[in-house]
Amino acid sequence: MTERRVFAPAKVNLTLHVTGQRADGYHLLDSLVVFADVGDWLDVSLGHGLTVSGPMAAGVPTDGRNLVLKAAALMGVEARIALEKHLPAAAGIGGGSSDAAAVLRALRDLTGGEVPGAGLSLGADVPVCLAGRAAYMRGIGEVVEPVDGLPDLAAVLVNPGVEVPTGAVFKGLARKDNPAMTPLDRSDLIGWLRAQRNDLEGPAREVQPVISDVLEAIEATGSVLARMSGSGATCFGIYEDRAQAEAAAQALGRPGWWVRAATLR
Ligand SMILES: C[C@](O)(CO)[C@H](O)COP(=O)(O)OP(=O)(O)OC[C@H]1O[C@@H](n2ccc(N)nc2=O)[C@H](O)[C@@H]1O
Ligand SMILES: Nc1ncnc2c1ncn2[C@@H]1O[C@H](COP(=O)(O)OP(=O)(O)OP(=O)(O)O)[C@@H](O)[C@H]1O
Repeated sequence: MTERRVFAPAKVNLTLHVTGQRADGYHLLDSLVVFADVGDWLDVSLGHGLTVSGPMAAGVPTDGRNLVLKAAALMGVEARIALEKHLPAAAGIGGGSSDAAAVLRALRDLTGGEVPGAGLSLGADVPVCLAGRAAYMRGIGEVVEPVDGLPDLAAVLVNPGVEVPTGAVFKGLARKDNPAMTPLDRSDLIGWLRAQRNDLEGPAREVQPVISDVLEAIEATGSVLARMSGSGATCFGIYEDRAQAEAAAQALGRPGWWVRAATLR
């Protein structure tokens, strides 16, 4: 087999605490990250050329700006990639980062090569996406520590169709030195999550006020928790079970909104 078909799941920051800032401007993070059963699909082989198709392909670069080609360059090879986009871009769920990580995994497999620096040079979210499983993400994203024993979470993902540039949201942070997460309480995961934060939610709402509408709409469907992922604008709701998440996804349909029921793990 000289071709690999790989899945690039949406990344969800269940928590995202900003605890400091380095001299180079990058922020120190303390985040619990999980992955959804919703994502992009890629066919990867050694060769040349990129095609982008699928329901969310509009506006995604098909040249060297695409992170999947940057990922191949990082591995020191040329790749032939067919990318099927299902995730919105610049949405806080790591679409580009997860695509890049999927290519790194496929090329590692096809070439036997190592991934330099776990892909951090491609983006702060790439190392955790390369791990591809529930993990704490710390440092600026380079410290990834797998977390075992979390239950599957029934969820909806909701993006209101507006792009949010990550850099602008970090710039809007009033405080850089916020408290870290408290120790994970697996016996009361939802209660624990409610007591944690996404520190980027405030500045992201300033950039895109519609995020507040999304969170209110999710809360109105009876979610046990509603939060924003990453730097937004995608928000998630957690539900008692998958049937409730599916019903919520139905209820949350609005023109221009991207809504998916998902299992997070
Ligand atoms: C917000 C998160 O999605 C949380 O998972 C990530 O930290 C961002 O990951 P990403 O999109 O891969 O980010 P990058 O492409 O590396 O960085 C985009 C911009 O976000 C800011 N940035 C990013 C990561 C970080 N730890 N501190 C930062 O200040 C920088 O201004 C940077 O120029
Ligand atoms: N494979 C890709 N898929 C989507 N966008 C890409 C890709 N490669 C490069 N881009 C560019 O990167 C920009 C950011 O999109 P991307 O989906 O990577 O953000 P994101 O990772 O969701 O952001 P966040 O870090 O907040 O989760 C887009 O505006 C797009 O132009």
